[in-house]
Amino acid sequence: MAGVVVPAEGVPLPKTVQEMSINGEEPPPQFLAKENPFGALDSSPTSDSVPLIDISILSSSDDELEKLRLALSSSGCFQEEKQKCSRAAHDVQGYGHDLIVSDKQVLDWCSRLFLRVFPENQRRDNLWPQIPHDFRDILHEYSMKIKHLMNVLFEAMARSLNLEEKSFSDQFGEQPVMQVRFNFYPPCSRPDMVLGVKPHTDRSGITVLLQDKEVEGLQIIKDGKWITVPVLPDALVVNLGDQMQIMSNGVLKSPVHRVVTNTEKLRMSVAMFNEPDPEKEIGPVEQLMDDNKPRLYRNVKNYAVINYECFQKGIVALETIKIG
Ligand SMILES: O=C(O)CCC(=O)C(=O)O
Ligand SMILES: [Fe+2]
Repeated sequence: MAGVVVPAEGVPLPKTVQEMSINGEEPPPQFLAKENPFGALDSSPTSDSVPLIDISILSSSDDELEKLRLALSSSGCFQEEKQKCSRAAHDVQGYGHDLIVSDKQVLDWCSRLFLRVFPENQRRDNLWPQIPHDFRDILHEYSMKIKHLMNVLFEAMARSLNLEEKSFSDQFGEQPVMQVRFNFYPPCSRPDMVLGVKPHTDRSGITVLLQDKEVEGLQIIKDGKWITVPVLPDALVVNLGDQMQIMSNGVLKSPVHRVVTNTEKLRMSVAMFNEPDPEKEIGPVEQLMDDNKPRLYRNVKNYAVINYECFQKGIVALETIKIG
């Protein structure tokens, strides 16, 4: 079925992370992250170098546009109902934990509600919580606003690279997809060993994240080190995904990021991802390729499926569509 990722059969966990968190249990071995090359889990300073961009002046200020280009080309980073909405073993949408695709997989200390919001006729109403009663209206309104914001950003990104304004936005096609993920990270007794989300890049075009108002946890790799993205009241975190790295021929970067756990506080975040229409072929913008900067990626359709197949095999999706 076009545009739909069909997961392998998920093996259910004996307990949810909330249960283990409430009981103060030691995380089981499947949750223990291996040593990683970017330093120990508990040694990532909060950064004051994640740039803050004022979106309202992007169309009037060349300086702000330049700030946007610099930011995105360096680090790429600018936060009884559950049962009814729970994810079926073969499904990606709904409420649940990691889909388990291999017994070697390191699991995330996180439960999530994952929903498709656009196209509107593809919403799975039965998986949208009815409580709180205004959840649907608020999510709809928020999605419309974020969709608009994403468009503003795509056009600003194109202008910041001296491209025709629609160079990126047009690639998303007639029926672009938007999905939302509500992430819940309960306190964990072993933050030195267990991650809220393993290191990854987003497969999206762009991700807009509403971070927890108080609790830090998101980290990105900058200059070869993990740094913590600070909590800034009323700021959204804008994170480029792999598909913008492809369309920009590698000029804009899809940053590797992860979420760490803590022993004290629950953390929540809401991530909105947009993706091109799965029927639409995307590829590097012509003007970003020449003899000095040859094409880095082949054109692709339905990167979601490529990305999922790579995840199952434990390989990096972007690498598989690289040329040369
Ligand atoms: O919770 C966060 O801050 C980030 C979550 C994330 O990276 C994701 O959902 O892809
Ligand atoms: Fe992510």
